[in-house]
Amino acid sequence: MKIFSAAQVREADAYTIEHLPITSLQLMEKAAIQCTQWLETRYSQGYSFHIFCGAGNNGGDGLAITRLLRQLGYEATAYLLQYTDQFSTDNRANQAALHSQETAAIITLQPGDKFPALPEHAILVDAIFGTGMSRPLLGFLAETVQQLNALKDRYTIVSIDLPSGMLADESTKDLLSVQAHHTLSFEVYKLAFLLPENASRTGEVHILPIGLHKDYITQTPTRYELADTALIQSIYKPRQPFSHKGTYGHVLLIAGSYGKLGAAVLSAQACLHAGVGLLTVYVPEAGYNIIQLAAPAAMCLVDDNPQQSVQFHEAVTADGAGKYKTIAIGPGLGTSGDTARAFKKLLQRYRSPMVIDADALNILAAEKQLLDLVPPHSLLTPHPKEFERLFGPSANDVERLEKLAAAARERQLYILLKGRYTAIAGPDGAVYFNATGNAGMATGGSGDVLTGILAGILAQGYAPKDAMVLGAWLHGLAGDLGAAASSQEALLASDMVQYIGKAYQEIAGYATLQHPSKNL
Ligand SMILES: NC(=O)C1=CN([C@@H]2O[C@H](COP(=O)(O)OP(=O)(O)OC[C@H]3O[C@@H](n4cnc5c(N)ncnc54)[C@H](O)[C@@H]3O)[C@@H](O)[C@H]2O)[C@@H](O)CC1
Ligand SMILES: [K+]
Repeated sequence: MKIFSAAQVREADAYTIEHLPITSLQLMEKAAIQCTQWLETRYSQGYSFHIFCGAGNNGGDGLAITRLLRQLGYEATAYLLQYTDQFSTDNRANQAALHSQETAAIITLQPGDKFPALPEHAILVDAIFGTGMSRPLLGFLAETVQQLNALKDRYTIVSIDLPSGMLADESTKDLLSVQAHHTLSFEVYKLAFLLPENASRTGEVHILPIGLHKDYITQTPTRYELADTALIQSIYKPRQPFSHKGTYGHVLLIAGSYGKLGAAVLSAQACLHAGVGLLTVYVPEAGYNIIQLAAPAAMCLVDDNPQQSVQFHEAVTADGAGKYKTIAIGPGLGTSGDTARAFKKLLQRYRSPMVIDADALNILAAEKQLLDLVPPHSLLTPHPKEFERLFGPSANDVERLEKLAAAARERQLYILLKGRYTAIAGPDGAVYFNATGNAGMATGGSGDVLTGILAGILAQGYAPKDAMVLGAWLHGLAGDLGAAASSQEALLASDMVQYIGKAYQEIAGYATLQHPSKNL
């Protein structure tokens, strides 16, 4: 699912009006009908709706919603904010339509007016600004939004298209905006909905179709895309009947140190469940029994050092050629000087794409010139702090995404930035977001599972970008299925491993399980 900028959304509206037998006012009506239906299914007749409307088309939506709700028998009042007398054409048309229905339905709010008194079962609808928002909210507008936000613990706030004050595709981190419980947005996700900095502003996002022209949507290139089931199913390759274990690659996983061998176990198990042909796990001596018992399907190579691996480069021949289709390095590895030196030697020998995570990323961050040795098209999986250590700080989430795309392009790497909506960038600069996963996955070992999955998928012959997108989806879906079976609180990284199989079933379309990711 493509993510359009505010300018592209406006173009999509204009293209639709030009190429389909629909006027701008009719498109607004469709948007309002969708919102009204959503409100109607959610709230019974006992509720009254208080709809705060701006002077543009977002306000026009609000006025139309007021009229439609009243037609359904709800109590609904539009508060038209008088910060300007420049109303858009469709806004005026909807004022007239509402006036002709029943004049008392519109109340004008002027600067200095008292905020309306609200009954107990009130729903506040924010239709002040949408994609036309172009500058910070000031004066009367800022006061109105502050008053709405002050009521958010008592009343539900539903924003139309965007919480007013929020920009669709730029950071509004330090600016005032409505803090909605629900955002009803049209046709496509906006970048702003995927940014952690907006977590308290959008609430739950619901995308409602309004029939924008398919040609515009399919033909217009975008910088950002949200992975959906169609994309995942186009990436996924079922196993071939005449294949053998050699078909699915051999991974060398270098992970674990004394006290952190669980990381190696989780990664190894995830790699095996992800479908790798063969797995060799390289651990310090202390890990031998642990790996052999916890992952009997894997082979084990042991470092002479009892506690930390320091010679793993020797597992690869001096020219880097050999049996390993890919190497995954980092979970629980440790960052001692000897480990860092072995990592440098490994990078000098092995030139195929690797999966680099956790302590291996920390070693790169501490010795940045090592980044130049990372094989092109390798997969790096930092969380925001690791990303910052590697590529520097960012003033806001949008700047961080731009840094992510630039780093991937300049260094010819695939970088996966972990988060609620994990962002994945490749050398072409495009950014994919992953929507599967839940807060239960914010638990120790979750990242180790992802590393194992990514290595297991990459070794099977998927292109690095496909491995990243599929791997992130699979990891999140396994977490969602695990949480559905118990709870987010109780979810452990080992549960994610156990649900990789079911997640594959869903992707392959075998399962009958219902899951929210199906709606994407
Ligand atoms: N045909 C269409 O174009 C459709 C538009 N729709 C709605 O229309 C919205 C976009 O409408 P508009 O382009 O009229 O824009 P808005 O209604 O978001 O904003 C109206 C105008 O307010 C002014 N403004 C922006 N920020 C301001 C600020 N901080 N203080 C004071 N004034 C400010 C700008 O001049 C802006 O154009 C969408 O978000 C959506 O809700 C929907 O009805 C679907 C169809
Ligand atoms: K709004």
